[in-house]
Amino acid sequence: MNNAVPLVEISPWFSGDEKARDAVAAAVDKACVEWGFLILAGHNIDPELIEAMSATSRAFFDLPVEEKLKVDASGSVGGRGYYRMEAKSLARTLGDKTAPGDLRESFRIGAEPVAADPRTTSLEARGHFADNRWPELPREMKPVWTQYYQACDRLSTELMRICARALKMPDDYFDDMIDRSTSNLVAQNYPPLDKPPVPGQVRNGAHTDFGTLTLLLAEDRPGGLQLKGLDGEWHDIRPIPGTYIVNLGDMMAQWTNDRWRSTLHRVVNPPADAGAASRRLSVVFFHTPNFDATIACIPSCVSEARPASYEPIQAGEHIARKLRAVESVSKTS
Ligand SMILES: O=C(O)CCC(=O)C(=O)O
Ligand SMILES: [Fe+2]
Repeated sequence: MNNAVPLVEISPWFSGDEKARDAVAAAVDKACVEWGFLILAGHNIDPELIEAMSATSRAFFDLPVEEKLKVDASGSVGGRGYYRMEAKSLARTLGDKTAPGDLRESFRIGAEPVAADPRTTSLEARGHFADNRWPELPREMKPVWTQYYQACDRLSTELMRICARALKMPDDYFDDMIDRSTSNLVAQNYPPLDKPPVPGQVRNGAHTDFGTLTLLLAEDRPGGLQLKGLDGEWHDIRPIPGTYIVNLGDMMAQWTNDRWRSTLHRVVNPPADAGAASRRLSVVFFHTPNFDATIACIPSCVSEARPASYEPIQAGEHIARKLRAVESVSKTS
């Protein structure tokens, strides 16, 4: 089955040829206007690192729940660690206050403070830069996740330069707003269903992402990702080996004054009889700007005919609001 969303090959961007770069930027612009999603090919992340990331994540979720709960995220600064099954409900971020918990468990890390850098240790920075909670097992978890996080952060910086060009701004327009990014890396395990879902319960409730852009690796299994198109229909989006699914978050919609879309998406349940084959792992990098970056509609996206639809907001405050909503399941149960 072909995906409706376009595949964009970005390797020409790395060649440095200006015409080739313009063509990549134009393809990104089109995908972002029409879908807010694209399939990213020609990225420069090492396939072995990707494989190691998937393997350590799977091995972590295979541990007994008591072992995983040793790094329970409840109460952690910045939401670091393990979230048990049904601990989160993404549909709550869009105001559905009673949506049931999602049928997934997850493990999450974020940006850590750097002793020599006050921008990561100041009082204001503390909720955004926090020590990660590393499990003892699997032993490779910390080195592999740390390396993968850094690789995704570098790739995202380059993607933001492509975005800047696509938006007719200088390539380095976003650079000083993302040079201390507060991104998150999350692995999610969607086990086969062991009981019927309660009404309204899905693997991952309909939501938009919060940050700039998201780099998603996922297994192609029954019970997968769908996005809501401009036609109002839900479209399946199937992972293609060697590529990333990239989607824009709310901040990009705000920066671009809704030229680009932060598209609603969800992960649906597998058919009841899908059995073990429906286990699905996803690894998601949520690229997020510096917490003190101001998200204000960028000049090329504002005109007399199209005045700014958003008040400027600090990135950190925007994310904090969303996280309070998504974690409310853990607080009430
Ligand atoms: O697991 C997936 O395929 C998507 C997950 C997702 O959209 C999210 O966690 O924000
Ligand atoms: Fe998402």
